[in-house]
Amino acid sequence: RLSETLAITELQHHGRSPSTLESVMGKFSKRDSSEIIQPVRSVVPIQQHSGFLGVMPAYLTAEGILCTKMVAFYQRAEGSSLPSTQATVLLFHPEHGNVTAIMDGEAITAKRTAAVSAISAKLFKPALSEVLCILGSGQQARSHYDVFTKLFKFKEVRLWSRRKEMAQRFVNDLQDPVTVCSSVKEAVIGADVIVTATGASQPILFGEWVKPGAHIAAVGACRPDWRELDDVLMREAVVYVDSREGATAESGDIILSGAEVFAELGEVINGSFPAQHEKTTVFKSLGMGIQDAVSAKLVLEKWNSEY
Ligand SMILES: NC(=O)c1ccc[n+]([C@@H]2O[C@H](COP(=O)([O-])OP(=O)(O)OC[C@H]3O[C@@H](n4cnc5c(N)ncnc54)[C@H](O)[C@@H]3O)[C@@H](O)[C@H]2O)c1
Ligand SMILES: O=C(O)[C@@H]1CCCCN1
Repeated sequence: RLSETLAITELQHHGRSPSTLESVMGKFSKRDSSEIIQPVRSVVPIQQHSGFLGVMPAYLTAEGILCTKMVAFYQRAEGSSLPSTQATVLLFHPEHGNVTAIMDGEAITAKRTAAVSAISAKLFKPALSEVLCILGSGQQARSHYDVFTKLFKFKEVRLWSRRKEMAQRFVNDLQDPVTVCSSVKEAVIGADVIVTATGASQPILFGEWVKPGAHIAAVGACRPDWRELDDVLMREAVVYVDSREGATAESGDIILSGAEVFAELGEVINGSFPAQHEKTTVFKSLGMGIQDAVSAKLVLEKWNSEY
């Protein structure tokens, strides 16, 4: 089992400058199958237990990475000792097809998702961004807190969680001050950057509360019938996604609101679509196999260089 520290250090570092994550997302958006092959994830819903199993293969030719992640996401009761997201990443030798590494995917999933959201914030947040708000207090909330406060300077950080004591517990582990809010409305009013990282399946964030020009990195609601954001926000904001095909297949916020997707993050990285940071922007993240692939390769390289 590879240590979480390896993933944290590498992915945070790579969130700072034009990164491997950024470059492969740019390549993905060119849809050149000689460069990248990454189908939409296959999902087996486990309705009976409020979960699903997803398989996320990717092949990156120039990077020499052949990879798949298998991820189970289960909606858990508050305080459950089991993580909601459990994952394993397999790396294969692209020439021979043999498995070269099997690694834990929980840390990779948490860190790469936050790193990608940080790229969205770098591109879309308002020029003057003083207040960060995080909704949720789980693994993704924590990885987003870590990366966002490391890469950007906020005057105030606010946190909301559906059970206030969970937010309090989150904050107690931190060195810097974070305001625990009693309601989503209280947390988001006036915020410049909002991260939604909850297991909600109904909207919790409403457009009427959002400051015009704010940037929302929306990480949860990854099933076609799950929501975190309401119709008003989805229709009024400029909506960016990680993958158009993924968003159209999996995002309840996009499918059910009928919102138009303006561009992929990769299309902005490539310069084919603008970053409209003066407008209210939503980055709807669903997660991509290529993100796991480059992250796993970083972890393996680090491991090989140290052991
Ligand atoms: N976009 C991506 O690439 C990506 C990757 C991994 C996880 N996710 C998604 O991120 C979300 C959070 O994942 P996590 O691993 O941090 O889970 P977690 O279980 O660690 O945390 C979930 C948080 O959501 C809160 N929550 C659960 N149900 C809620 C509800 N109905 N209303 C309000 N809050 C609720 C919990 O209180 C907790 O704070 C999930 O929706 C997961 O599917 C997205
Ligand atoms: O891209 C991922 O790894 C995640 C897993 C859980 C649900 C949403 N997407």
